[in-house]
Amino acid sequence: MDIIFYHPSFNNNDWIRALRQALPQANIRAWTPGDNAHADYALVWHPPVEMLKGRQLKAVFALGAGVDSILSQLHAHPEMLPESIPLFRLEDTGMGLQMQEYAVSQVLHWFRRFDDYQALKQQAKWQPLEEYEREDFTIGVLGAGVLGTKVAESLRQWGFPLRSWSRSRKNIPGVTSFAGGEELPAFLHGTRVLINLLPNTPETTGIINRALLNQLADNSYVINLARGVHVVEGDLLAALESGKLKGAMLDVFSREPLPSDNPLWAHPRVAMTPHMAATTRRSEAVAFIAQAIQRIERGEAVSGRVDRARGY
Ligand SMILES: NC(=O)C1=CN([C@@H]2O[C@H](COP(=O)(O)OP(=O)(O)OC[C@H]3O[C@@H](n4cnc5c(N)ncnc54)[C@H](O)[C@@H]3O)[C@@H](O)[C@H]2O)C=CC1
Ligand SMILES: O=C(O)C(=O)CO
Repeated sequence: MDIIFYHPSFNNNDWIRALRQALPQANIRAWTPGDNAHADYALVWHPPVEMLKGRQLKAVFALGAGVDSILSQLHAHPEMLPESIPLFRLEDTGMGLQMQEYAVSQVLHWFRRFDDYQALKQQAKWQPLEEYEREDFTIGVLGAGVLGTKVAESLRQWGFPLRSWSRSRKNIPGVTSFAGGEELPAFLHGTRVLINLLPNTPETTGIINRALLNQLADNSYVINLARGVHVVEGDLLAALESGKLKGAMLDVFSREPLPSDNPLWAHPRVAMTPHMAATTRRSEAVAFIAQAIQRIERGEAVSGRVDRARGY
């Protein structure tokens, strides 16, 4: 079995060593331009078109959870990967825990008013503030998939009212499920902290816009952990100015790195991280991919297949 590997920034040697340990029967190599030799499987992130084009692969594995970039590449170059070749993505592989850490720490930061205390500290003011009530701190998770479910579950132990929004109804204990466009207004009504973990698809691009933000509770908060294009930045800034939003924590941006003249940098109530909410963890990802390849070789079903028509 031949496997080719391409990632623009990972350390190839470390990955190939780990893959060889997990799949000792396979010939695994880093793909370089001009390599047209046989391959059964390709493991990729932002692959050049020529790497995949014309190959008779058994499957392609994306080395991340979100497949919007490879799907937009496929849209522009359908010859790169025929629909008959399955494309898989990473499911959790350590990203769930990282998303939990991120979301829980930020929700607690706002709930305990550390943002307000930081502002008071800058004015050298000693001033205990009124405490927030848990029941006024409803948390809504947009996207109740692998990562959204993990995040909702981690917030349960803190006693906040929890709800999720997804395409189909979910059954996550302690989390009220809202499904489909017709239930989005009910999901937003009363939501105080909105956490976005939707995939980027034609249906979800720009979803966090003025109309959506206006339906949240006053003095609410947004955490964007998914993709920058989900948020209409001008509408977010306007909602911060109007008082509809009290704060935003953003990990992803429509342009990355975020240009230095973007007003989000200077906004006192916007906190940011450079797309690091959850990174691909080598050992978990290699274990996931190795198990999936073994299952494919045995003719068994494998989860994580991307539905190219649906866009995720
Ligand atoms: N900031 C970061 O470091 C990272 C960001 N991500 C982002 O997180 C996203 C989510 O990842 P997973 O949870 O693994 O995806 P997933 O595919 O397991 O979950 C997607 C969820 O969104 C819902 N959804 C999709 N389209 C919808 C629509 N039109 N209406 C209502 N609900 C809809 C689905 O029903 C599902 O519940 C990824 O696509 C990626 O963009 C992932 C990893 C790291
Ligand atoms: O896996 C993903 O989709 C990512 O965004 C990794 O940062």
